[in-house]
Amino acid sequence: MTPEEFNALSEFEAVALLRPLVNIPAWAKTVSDGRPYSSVEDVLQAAGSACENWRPEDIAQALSAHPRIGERANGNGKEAQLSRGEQATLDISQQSVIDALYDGNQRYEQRFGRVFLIRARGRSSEEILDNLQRRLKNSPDAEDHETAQQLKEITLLRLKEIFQP
Ligand SMILES: NC(=O)NC1=NC(=O)NC1=O
Repeated sequence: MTPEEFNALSEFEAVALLRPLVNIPAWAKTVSDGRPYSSVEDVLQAAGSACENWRPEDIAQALSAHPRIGERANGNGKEAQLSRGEQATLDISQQSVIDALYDGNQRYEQRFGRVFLIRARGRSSEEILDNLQRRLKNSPDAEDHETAQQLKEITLLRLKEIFQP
C-alpha cells in the first residue's frame, strides 16, 4: 500500500488495518486521524510519536495479545498470524533452546507478572535468550521501559510491512 492509498481509506478501513498491529485502540485511532501523510517516513514518525502516549495499562492490554517467545501463537486472527511470522525466524530446533526459553519465560513472569516481550524479528534464539537473562536482572522500572520500547519496535515493524512495495 502507498501512503496515498492509506490516506484515501475511510476511517473505519484505516483503523481496521491498524488495529491488529498492537492491541491499543487509541493508537490506531491516533495514526488514522493523523492522515493525510506525505510519505512512509511521515507515517512511521507519527506512529512512533503516538507510542509515547502509551500508559502501563495500555501496554498490559497489548501484552495479552502477544504469545510467549518460543510458543506458537494460536488463533486465526491477524495479530496471531503476525506473531507467527515474527517468531518463525526463531531457530528453536534444539530442545535445549526450547527448554531455556520456557524456563526463562516462567521466571520472568514470576518476577514481573507479565509475558516477556522482545522484538523477535532479526534476532537469533541465542540473542533472545541473552536478552531474557539480562532483563531478568532489571529493576521493575527499567523493565517497564524496555518492554514499552520492544512493543514500539514490534508495532512499527508491523506498520512498515503494510507499506512495503
Ligand atoms: N512474547 C513476545 O516477545 N512475542 C513476540 N515478539 C515478537 O516479535 N512478536 C511476538 O509475538
